[in-house]
This record gives sequence, structure tokens and C-alpha cells, in this order.
Amino acid sequence: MTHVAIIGGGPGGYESAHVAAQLGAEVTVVDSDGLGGSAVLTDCVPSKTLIATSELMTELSTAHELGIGFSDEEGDPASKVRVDLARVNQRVLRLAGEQSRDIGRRLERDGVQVVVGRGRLDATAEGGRGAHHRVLVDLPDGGTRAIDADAVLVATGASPRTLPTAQPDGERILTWEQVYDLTEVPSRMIVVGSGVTGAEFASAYMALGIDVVLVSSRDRVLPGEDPDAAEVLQQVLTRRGMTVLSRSRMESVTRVGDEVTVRLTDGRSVTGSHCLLALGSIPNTAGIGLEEAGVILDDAGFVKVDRVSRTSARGVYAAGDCTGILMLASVAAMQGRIAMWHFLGDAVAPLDLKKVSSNVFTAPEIATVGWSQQAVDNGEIEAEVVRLELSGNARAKMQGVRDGFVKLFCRPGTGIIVGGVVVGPRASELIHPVSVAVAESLTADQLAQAFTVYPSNSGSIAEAARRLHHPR
Ligand SMILES: Cc1cc2nc3c(=O)[nH]c(=O)nc-3n(C[C@H](O)[C@H](O)[C@H](O)COP(=O)(O)OP(=O)(O)OC[C@H]3O[C@@H](n4cnc5c(N)ncnc54)[C@H](O)[C@@H]3O)c2cc1C
Ligand SMILES: NC(=O)c1ccc[n+]([C@@H]2O[C@H](COP(=O)([O-])OP(=O)(O)OC[C@H]3O[C@@H](n4cnc5c(N)ncnc54)[C@H](O)[C@@H]3O)[C@@H](O)[C@H]2O)c1
Repeated sequence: MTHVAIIGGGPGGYESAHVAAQLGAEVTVVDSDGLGGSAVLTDCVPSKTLIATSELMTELSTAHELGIGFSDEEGDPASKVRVDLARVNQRVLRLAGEQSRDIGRRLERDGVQVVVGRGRLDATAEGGRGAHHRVLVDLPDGGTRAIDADAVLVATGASPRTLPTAQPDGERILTWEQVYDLTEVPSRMIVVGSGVTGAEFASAYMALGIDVVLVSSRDRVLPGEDPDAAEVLQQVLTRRGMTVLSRSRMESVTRVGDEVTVRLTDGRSVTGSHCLLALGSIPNTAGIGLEEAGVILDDAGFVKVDRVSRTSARGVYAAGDCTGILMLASVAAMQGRIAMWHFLGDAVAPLDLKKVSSNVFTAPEIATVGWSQQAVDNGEIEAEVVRLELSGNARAKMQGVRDGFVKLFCRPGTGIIVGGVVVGPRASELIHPVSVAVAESLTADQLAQAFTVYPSNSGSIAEAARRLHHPR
């Protein structure tokens, strides 16, 4: 029987374990910190659970306009509600724990063996039973266990980046993994870093009623996202009261008593009660025998892989954040599945990043799929672009939605949809028809011809597609 060893139990690891088991392999998952990985226990699931509470608060902020008030009082209901952060965080951690246990049960049902411990490749051993690889696991009790395998998948993820001058203390200077220990609402939260992580937490904490300062090293927030979408978000955040410090690079973060001070490289400083460091991630690839086994890493320590997740070492695959390729749970899972389909000889198509949809869970949300505005502007792809404001949509007006738009990119001539952006509430749900169009190479006319419900925000997607129609 073919044996596959998987190091790391996040989406890159556990999703590939299901595929390998389905294809008849004997599978062992080695995980050090809990099944589901950072995605389930510290990153994706906890942050989106926190954001579910902040979404409700954002909706409450328009309640007054929609005619809702307290029966015995005048005024804005949103200003009268209080967030119990201890309860919010308890719920976050409970849901994350439940999801991790669910993943464990599903792996058990598929006959996957799970070993708790820290795995590393042993380059000195050939592996027993004619296997090509050996994984050594440092067990929590101090012992070591050897697992022989015909193929190894490395899916060890990444960890929050910190600086020697900005060290988290777990109480007031925090990484995104530590915020769920907060039991009291911070009076002033300074979020350093305006990538997706920083923007999401800044938006969420502001919606919970916290005074937020966002330290952004670039001209605008979300430098990697659609520039129009990032501009809308920055306008909304500042309009709602966030202080966004653009072109401001943090030099150090210090704490004295209950106060934290963020010093900027230009000499300015900001003080607050708490600081969240959202400075990006570093791959978990050091000290696990990768280079000794012939696995090439790039300068930042990410594992180099091809589009079927092969590393430079025969029989060693890698998936997810440790490869640095579009750090998303969905991409990690797909890279892992592809690795197993490839190794175990099933039909496999190489990873196609031009079909990936993703979402920034701010208020408003920003969802994207396919080719980007930057690629069109750089001339990487020729495309027609149409942008339609959500404020003109009947349903959006009824819901009090003013900020947001739909943008579509299609190839001139054929009219094939190659990408899109949706900015607005629940953009993560609205992007799906555009994702289907991109995946199936549908034309703007085909997207326009499908019925949409009246009134609905998805009507704006069909309307944008209609605007790309060229009469014959
Ligand atoms: C705040 C935040 C929010 C996010 N939200 C989203 C989102 O909404 N949607 C989305 O698609 N993506 C989101 N992401 C990205 C997503 O979390 C990652 O892309 C995803 O976790 C990558 O999965 P992975 O399997 O590569 O690694 P991980 O989920 O990090 O799992 C790797 C696991 O391997 C373990 N491990 C490490 N080394 C070893 C070892 N030597 N031996 C054994 N085990 C080891 C780790 O402890 C960890 O449990 C978010 C990221 C952050 C930071
Ligand atoms: N909703 C989602 O799907 C979701 C949510 C969070 C993260 N992610 C993924 O995780 C990946 C990483 O995102 P991220 O936001 O954690 O990291 P990032 O690397 O994208 O952003 C970090 C930001 O911090 C800034 N920065 C670094 N040092 C700084 C300093 N000293 N002072 C001020 N700013 C500084 C950088 O310029 C950068 O803009 C992304 O690829 C994203 O796709 C996804």
C-alpha cells in the first residue's frame, strides 16, 4: 500500500489527507498545534467569527435611518448597544475548537491516522519497507516516532511576523493570534499594517465601537487589492471615524503600564491602550530538514513549488502558506489536493490562480476574482472594464447601502469575462456568478442573459454585464 505522510494539519494538510485516503493510500497527518491549523484555530475562522459580530453592529448603525429606535426613547439604537468582548471572544474560541474537532472526526472516518507532534524530514534515512522518505516526529512526551512514506506533503503554514523593536507581550501588544484573550474592550486600538489582516481587524474593531488608529506604510490601505475598491474602503473607514495614518512606517512599539506607544520612522508617535501587529507572515519552514532533503526555499524561506505542488526533492510536495502562493485557505486546500491527485496518479489540472476568488471581510466587503485592474493597467491583459455603483441599485437603496460597486473585465472581441470586483455588503456571496463566468469562460452577454431577482444587489452584476454588450 502507498503511504503518504503529511506534515501540518491546516487546510493544505487535512484536505489533501481526504483525497489521498479516497484514492486508497495509507495516510498519516502530523500536526503540532491542533487540526484545522492556523486557519481554523487562530486566523481565518476566529477572525470571521469576530467579524460576524461586527457585521451586526455595522447593520445596527443604519437602523435609525431604516426607522428603528427604542420604543421609549429617541435616538440612534447603535449608540446604545454595548459589546461584551469577553463573550464575543468565548464564542470565537468555542466555534474554532468545535470546527477543529469536526475535522478530527472526519479524518478518523476516512481512516487517516493523526499523530500529535512536530514533524521533520530525516534526510539521512531512506525510509523502511522500501519507502523513500522518513518523517521524524518529536512527540509531546519527549519521545520520537518515525513514519516511513512514499511521499511527503509539507503543509506547515506560516506565523505572524514581528520585529525585534515590536515584540508582542500577549496583553497589550498583540499578534492576530492573541486578540481573542482580550476580555475588556480596548479604549484605543492601534493596528499596524494595512494589508488584508490589518484592514479586517481595524474595520471590525471600529464597528464594535473601539477608537481605531490604522498605521499604513503605503499611500492607501490594501496595497495589493483593486485600487478603486481600496479607495472606497479608506473613505468609508475615515468617514466612520477611523484615523488612518498613510505613508507611516512603524519603527517600534513599547508599553508602559496600560499605555502603548507606536513610534514611526519619521519621528511621530501614536499612543493607545493596545496595539495589534499585522505585519505579514513568515513561513514555518526552518529547522524541519527541508534543505537537507533537497527542498529549495526562496530568500524569504518559502518552499518553491511548481503548479502541481512538487518541490525540488522527488516525492516531496508542499502546499499552502509555507509556499507563499496566494495565502488563502482555499488555495492551500487546492494545492494539497492537486499534490495528492498528482502523486497518486488521478486526473489533475495544474493550479490556476486566475480562477481564484477571494474576499476582504471589511465593511464594505471587497470580493475579487480573476484578472485584476493592475494587470489591465500594466498591459498584462487587454480587457474592457465597466464599473457600476451600487448606490443606483433599488435593493441597495432600500437597505440604506451607499458605498460599493460592481466592476467587470471582459476580453475585447470575444466578450469573455476574465475578472471582476464587487464592493459592498456580502460581496463574498455576490461574487459567485462572476467566478462561475470566469471559470467557465462565459461571455458578458451570457452573464447578462441569466435572470436575476428583482430587486437584488446581484441585479447590478447583470446590469454591468449588459453595459459590456456590443450590438452586432
Ligand atoms: C487573520 C487572518 C485571517 C485570514 N482569513 C482568511 C479567510 O477569510 N479566507 C481565506 O481563504 N484565508 C484566510 N487567511 C489565510 C489562511 O488562514 C491561510 O492561507 C491558511 O491557514 C493556510 O493553510 P495552511 O494549511 O497552509 O497552513 P495553516 O493553517 O497555518 O496550518 C499549518 C499547521 O501546521 C502546523 N505545523 C507547523 N509546523 C509543523 C511541524 N513541523 N510539524 C507538525 N505540524 C506543524 C501548524 O501549527 C498549523 O497547525 C487568513 C489569514 C490570517 C492571518
Ligand atoms: N480574508 C482573507 O482571505 C484574508 C484575511 C487575512 C489575510 N489573508 C491572507 O494572508 C496574506 C497576508 O496578509 P497580511 O495582511 O497578513 O500581510 P501582508 O504582507 O499582505 O500585509 C502586511 C502589511 O504590513 C505592512 N508593514 C510591514 N511592516 C510595517 C511597518 N513597520 N510599519 C507599517 N506597516 C508595515 C506592509 O507594508 C504590508 O502592507 C494575504 O495574502 C492575504 O490573502 C487573507
